[in-house]
Amino acid sequence: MTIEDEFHFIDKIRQSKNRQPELIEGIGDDAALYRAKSDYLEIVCADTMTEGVHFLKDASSPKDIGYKAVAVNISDVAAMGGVPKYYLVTIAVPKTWSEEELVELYAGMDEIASTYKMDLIGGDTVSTSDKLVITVTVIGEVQQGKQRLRKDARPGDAVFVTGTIGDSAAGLQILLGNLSVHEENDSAFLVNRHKRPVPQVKAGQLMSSAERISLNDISDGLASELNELCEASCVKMVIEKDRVPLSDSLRSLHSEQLDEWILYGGEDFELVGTVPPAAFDSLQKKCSEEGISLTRIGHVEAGSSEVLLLHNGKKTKLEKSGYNHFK
Ligand SMILES: Nc1ncnc2c1ncn2[C@@H]1O[C@H](COP(=O)(O)OP(=O)(O)OP(=O)(O)O)[C@@H](O)[C@H]1O
Ligand SMILES: Cc1ncc(C[n+]2csc(CCOP(=O)(O)O)c2C)c(N)n1
Ligand SMILES: [Mg+2]
Ligand SMILES: [Mg+2]
Ligand SMILES: [Mg+2]
Repeated sequence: MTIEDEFHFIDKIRQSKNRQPELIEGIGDDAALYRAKSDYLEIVCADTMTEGVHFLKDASSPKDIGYKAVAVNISDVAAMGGVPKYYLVTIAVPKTWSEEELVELYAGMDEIASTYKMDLIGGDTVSTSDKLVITVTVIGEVQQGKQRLRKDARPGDAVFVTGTIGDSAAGLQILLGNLSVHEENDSAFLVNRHKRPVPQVKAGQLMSSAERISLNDISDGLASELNELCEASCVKMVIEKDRVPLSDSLRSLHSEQLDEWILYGGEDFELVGTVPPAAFDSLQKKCSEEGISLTRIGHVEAGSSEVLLLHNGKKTKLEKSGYNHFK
């Protein structure tokens, strides 16, 4: 049975104690109030997850779904160079979800929120006829002047990514039953990369050390996000395919679909960006000291907005295809 009484439900999921000192009113009034800091810019973003499109109820636990709904939004705050502080949750609940499952969904959200000392400060609860829809809004902040935008790539810059790419897409294929992986450890690693992406908040903050960086997070796929950087900055990029970092688990699959997963798979929630070449080594060192791998995968050139993929001495255009809801 779904929620019996929405006010009783809200009481069940509200935090007992606030974590952010600037929060004045959280859940309970008509809207939340918090004090904004001077010298900081507020960051606001929202992403939605829909049952059947972003997750399957029988393939992910409510806790994992909740975790990911917040993680993907924190990833956007990280891609601005900021830190997350608050979140709001709007759920449209069908009869197929029990109150216990919803409480678990919120437990997954609180699990990642507590890592970043974020407070749940509001939202909305409605019913719907068919599939669960969850929209999370995250509010964060970045010191004025330290914001990292898509439009700041310049010719000569090095193009980089954090972590490894393509794991999440392979993990999804395992979950969907389209891929069987012999080694249990590899399978578990890839599925975990899909279900529990780690937003790169620390890496995003380290990016503030360079004088200029362009930055984006990888939700729709590397090809799509690189094209977005080029469009926003009016530049061209050359990406060396063999330099794109892969995990041992992904490489061990020797799959024909590897390129598809790496370039167009998406939901990596790693950061991709550009930095003046002279600043790359020191940025890479700073990341490495924090256990974050930063890999140079190409460079920026002057020219009309496009991404070229260099492989075996040949350059081909890397189209902006990837996950698209309406294609
Ligand atoms: N329905 C909408 N109404 C108003 N603005 C929107 C809407 N959808 C997206 N946007 C805005 O468009 C821009 C790009 O959004 P998009 O969702 O593509 O980025 P993203 O969240 O980084 O990617 P992803 O959704 O794949 O994680 C953002 O500024 C976003 O706020
Ligand atoms: C069951 C199931 N089928 C397919 C996918 C893949 N998928 C869904 S949305 C998306 C891009 C990011 O979304 P958005 O642009 O909405 O943020 C991707 C790669 C999935 N996760 N689960
Ligand atoms: Mg979005
Ligand atoms: Mg994004
Ligand atoms: Mg997003």
